[in-house]
Amino acid sequence: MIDYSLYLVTGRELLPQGQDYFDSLEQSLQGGVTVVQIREKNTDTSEFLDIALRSKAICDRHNVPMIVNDRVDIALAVQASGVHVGQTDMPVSIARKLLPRGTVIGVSCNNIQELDKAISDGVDYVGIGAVWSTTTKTLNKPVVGVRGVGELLRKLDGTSVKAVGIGGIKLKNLLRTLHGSVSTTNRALDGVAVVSEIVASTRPREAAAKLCEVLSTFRSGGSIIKAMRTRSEYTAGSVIDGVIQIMNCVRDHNPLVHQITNNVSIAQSANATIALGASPIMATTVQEMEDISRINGALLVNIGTLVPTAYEGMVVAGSCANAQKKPVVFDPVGVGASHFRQSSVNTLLDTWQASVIKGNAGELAALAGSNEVQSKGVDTIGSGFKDPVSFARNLARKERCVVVMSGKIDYISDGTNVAVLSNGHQLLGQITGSGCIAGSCIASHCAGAMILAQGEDKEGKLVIGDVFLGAIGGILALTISAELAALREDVKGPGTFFPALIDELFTLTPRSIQERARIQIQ
Ligand SMILES: Cc1ncc(COP(=O)(O)OP(=O)(O)O)c(N)n1
Ligand SMILES: Cc1nc(C(=O)O)sc1CCOP(=O)(O)O
Repeated sequence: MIDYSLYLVTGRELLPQGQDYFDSLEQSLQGGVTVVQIREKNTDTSEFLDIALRSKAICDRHNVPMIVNDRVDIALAVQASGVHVGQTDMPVSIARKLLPRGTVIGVSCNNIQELDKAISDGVDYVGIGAVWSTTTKTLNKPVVGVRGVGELLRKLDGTSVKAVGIGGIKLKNLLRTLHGSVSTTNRALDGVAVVSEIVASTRPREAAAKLCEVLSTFRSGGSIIKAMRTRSEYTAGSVIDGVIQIMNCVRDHNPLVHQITNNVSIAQSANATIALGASPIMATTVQEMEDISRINGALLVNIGTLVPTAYEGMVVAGSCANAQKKPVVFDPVGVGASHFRQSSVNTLLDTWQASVIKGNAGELAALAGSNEVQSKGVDTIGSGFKDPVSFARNLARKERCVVVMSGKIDYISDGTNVAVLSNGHQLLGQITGSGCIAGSCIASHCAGAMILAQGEDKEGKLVIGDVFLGAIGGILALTISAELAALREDVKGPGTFFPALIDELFTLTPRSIQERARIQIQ
């Protein structure tokens, strides 16, 4: 049985100057590579044979199986453990006839049709790619993306076919790749295949060892829960205590909350952030994203008025936040309204890992590809999902993050628990940008949650801090402040409600949260 965890595909043309190929292979195996594929695209048969024979001897010493790319004849000649064929190489049925019983056959797959065929051809494993873009090879098919890999993996349920992801997999995106590439039925990749991250390294042993470390953290605690959460279970009481702790932390530490948001509600969002005790920075230009990511406490991305320059900033800002395990709150405003928004949202979610996705029922239905709830522009039509609790929980599992479904009742899930919150006031729906303000409140509280978690173990985590509590805290702060504002005598309607709301956010007390929070954990 082959262990596909860390699958090295060789590429001699990528070796650093002065690095010997066989020495690099030896070091990679010492670092923990579990299977090797010899890939020679421009080598004569006799040289390929020689390289394969010598590589096989090295792999044998480490008891690691060796697979040959494309060439069934070479695989036969060196008694390789397997052969990997592409879509235009020798058909699986012929290779199977030529190779000794027990020889493994792997096939490259980029889409559902190729995967269906590979399964019916009886392959042992599939190489799904390209997961990310890569410079190692010119791609002639679209990048699959981590979420696309997750969808393909569902097809493997009930089969014994193994799967590895390939293409652009690096140390910096490995945890994201593993979490993102999980099907809704919880089928994960059996391993990752890499070329440049190991071969182009001057220290292949260390490169392989670091990849192994991430793989084993994912294996030992790779559930979405462990990747995000700091506590094992929640009650309404523990949530309220946690929310109050975060609220106080925001006020004490004044974290910078970077917001790339829409220009309808930019001032309202910034004012709400300040009222909570955080500090907004509304920068959109791509050139400053990296610098800001070093100092901010959380990032909010809101696509309400998506323009190309801000979009470029969103792509980079999210990746920088991920690299530092900082919370990323994503508000896919009106995602169902246009193909442009839909494809932008897909690209963003394939590029970085959101920590919290917030939307109304119509937006989240569009994101999940569900027809159960429709939307008109940025608003939901009708009364929402029949089973909102299950919907929020399943979407959180699929996207590997906390999901906030806003509405008269707010549903917040981390993929296991669902917090059902029934605070709020109708006046919130009568001012522009209340959804965007909710995003700012969530991001401010996630920044607070991250500060509280400083010093805790970051290993295997996609994000630092309890973003489930951060999301609940943001929603409770806004909805309870709205209730308090609406009670005031000076509030006569939407015009007077908004300044009162900002005042109530500013003066919100732990006691108001304790007394007013209407929360159930399911
Ligand atoms: C594990 C794995 N997956 C995919 C490929 C790509 O193979 P192929 O489509 O045959 O393309 P080339 O490698 O020949 O360029 C692979 N080699 N390994
Ligand atoms: C050999 C190969 N096949 C791919 C596919 O999509 O089928 S991508 C790829 C190259 C992967 O190299 P790197 O790890 O350096 O990105």
